[in-house]
Amino acid sequence: MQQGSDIHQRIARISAHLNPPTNHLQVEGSCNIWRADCRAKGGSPGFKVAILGAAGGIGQPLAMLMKMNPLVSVLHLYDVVNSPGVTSDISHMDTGAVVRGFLGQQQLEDALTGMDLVIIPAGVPRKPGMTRDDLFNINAGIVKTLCEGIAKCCPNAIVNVISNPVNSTVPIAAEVFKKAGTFDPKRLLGVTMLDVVRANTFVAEVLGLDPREVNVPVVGGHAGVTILPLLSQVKPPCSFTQEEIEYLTSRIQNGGTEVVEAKAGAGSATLSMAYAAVKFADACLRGLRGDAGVVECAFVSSQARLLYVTELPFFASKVRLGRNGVEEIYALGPLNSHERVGLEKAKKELASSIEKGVSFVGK
Ligand SMILES: NC(=O)c1ccc[n+]([C@@H]2O[C@H](COP(=O)([O-])OP(=O)(O)OC[C@H]3O[C@@H](n4cnc5c(N)ncnc54)[C@H](O)[C@@H]3O)[C@@H](O)[C@H]2O)c1
Ligand SMILES: O=C(O)C[C@H](O)C(=O)O
Repeated sequence: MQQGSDIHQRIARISAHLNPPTNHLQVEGSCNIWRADCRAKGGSPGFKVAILGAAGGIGQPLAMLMKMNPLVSVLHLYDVVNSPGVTSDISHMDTGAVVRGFLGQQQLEDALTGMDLVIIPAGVPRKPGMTRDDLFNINAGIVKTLCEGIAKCCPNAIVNVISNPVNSTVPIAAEVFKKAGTFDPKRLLGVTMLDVVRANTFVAEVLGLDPREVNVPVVGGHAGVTILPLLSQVKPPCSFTQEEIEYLTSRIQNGGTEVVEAKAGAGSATLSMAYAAVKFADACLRGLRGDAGVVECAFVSSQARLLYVTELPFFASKVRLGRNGVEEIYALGPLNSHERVGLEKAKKELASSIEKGVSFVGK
């Protein structure tokens, strides 16, 4: 008898959640709803994370991997299409995070309110023959609108920008936040982790090592010659022939194009990108939690820590992540002559990509 009334109470609670009194679409499996209810009472530790563009090629595996991350307690999945299906699917995974879906511009604010970390993979990908800059006309407007929402609803969130061209979309985000009076250079990070992931893989292949043991700093930006692997600073320490340096530099700089061509019109890197994005997001969350010694490469504002690695306002370099986002930017360290030449080429292209992003918002 007692057991029967418990079940009825549980069903009543579940159906109350299935018809939520809010105006936003809450796409959750019934078990998750019940667990969400318990969580509200018990209080589960963890961070609130939103993915904007969650139904896309990167967004879906990224959402799946973030649902598996024990540091995440709430996962908001926002897109302009298909987010209900992705949310329903992912919400059945028996991991801790509670998943909620949000569909369309009118639900952007609900998706963002209260978030600790916002990851942005929204926007169109390249097709063969295109540069990342060819995506500017469409993706600039998408990133601008999403960042306006962030400035309004979660101005203190850490923001991870994946949408290309990163060398311009990060400056766009910064300008939007400046206009709104919410810009904190420590909290805005362009995701260049895929370049590091590729560099680790390709260098490990050449050295005959396990890629998990290899760490290659990749600095500059995220497009062509702006992707500058520092092969003289590889860990564990090693040396390369000139031929290996040229092969590795070219393969790392063209890794994205290699995938775009192999996919032959069906998009760009999605699975390795989702892996890299989760690796980076996890580092940001460990930093927020207060872990010591969290160091990754990212494309950040040079104002983030009063250290101008170069004279440019944005640059990718090794950064230490902490409770406030970017706690420290590391200097480039000693470069060899090949890297010094590469740095000059990278800076030239970066300067114009950054300026293009800044002036887009100024218009
Ligand atoms: N930083 C990197 O290293 C890196 C790596 C790979 C891809 N990318 C970039 O990531 C972006 C996404 O790539 P993808 O393969 O996932 O593309 P995709 O087309 O598969 O997915 C993009 C998603 O964004 C959504 N979207 C479009 N406009 C939106 C808006 N206004 N608000 C919210 N969502 C919106 C789409 O509906 C779609 O679901 C591209 O710009 C691509 O170039 C960056
Ligand atoms: O190459 C692309 O267009 C996508 C991404 O920037 C990548 O490096 O894979």
